[in-house]
Amino acid sequence: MTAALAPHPHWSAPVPGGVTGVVLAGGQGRRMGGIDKGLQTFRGAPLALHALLRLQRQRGGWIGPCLINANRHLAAYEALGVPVWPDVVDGSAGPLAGMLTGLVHAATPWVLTVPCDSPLLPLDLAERLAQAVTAAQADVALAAAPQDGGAPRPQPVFALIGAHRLDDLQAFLQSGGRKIDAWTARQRCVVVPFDRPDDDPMAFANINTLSELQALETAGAVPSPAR
Ligand SMILES: Nc1nc2c(ncn2[C@@H]2O[C@H](COP(=O)(O)OP(=O)(O)OP(=O)(O)O)[C@@H](O)[C@H]2O)c(=O)[nH]1
Ligand SMILES: [Mg+2]
Repeated sequence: MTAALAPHPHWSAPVPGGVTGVVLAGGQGRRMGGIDKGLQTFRGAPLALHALLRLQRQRGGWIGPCLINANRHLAAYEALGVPVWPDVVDGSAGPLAGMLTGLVHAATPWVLTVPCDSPLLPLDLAERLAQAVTAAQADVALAAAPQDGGAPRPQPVFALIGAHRLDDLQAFLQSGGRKIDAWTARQRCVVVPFDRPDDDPMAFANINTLSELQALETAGAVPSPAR
């Protein structure tokens, strides 16, 4: 966290129902040969639908409206039942462009972004990130998850972001900024580890290749418990 920053004058704590869920599906899927990753099937449904349903089922009712950020096959994404918005900035500017798009189109004071390629994301994500930003009066909370049995590492596309940071993110992108870490370093940001003994070790499993999709399909034959 950037301790030197004072709480933002327009800061207010997130409340249940006051967080827009944003599925980030605007990437190019290069490691999948350029196909539209969010529309690939996992357990019989598109990856983006898994992410959307897990947002809508978040414990505590934190998530109100949801939207999808996508840049291709917009009609296919619209069929999943929520508004779909392409990037508000040109040039495949990366996940921050999707986050900005979510902030621009959300009507709530907070947004929670998740990637389209983590279909087992935790059902207490919103609750734990909301508790963390509230305790710290922070503007951003990021999830961190253990990787390969090691210490938790930030998973910065799982982000709870205050809408009052929209202008700052827009300016960062306009000045050529692309790295999430570089932007969050300028925010009051808390990192929330998901490494409790009862946390699902597969919750942040991320699919970038077709072989990873196949492997998770096989390994995940038993659905992770709904919490
Ligand atoms: N809106 C938007 N989202 C993006 C962009 N690039 C990546 N993302 C999203 O950021 C998240 C993490 O990106 P990756 O896992 O690298 O996905 P990707 O870019 O489709 O895949 P690769 O091209 O293989 O890296 C995913 O949810 C992507 O949809 C972009 O230019 N715009
Ligand atoms: Mg990925």
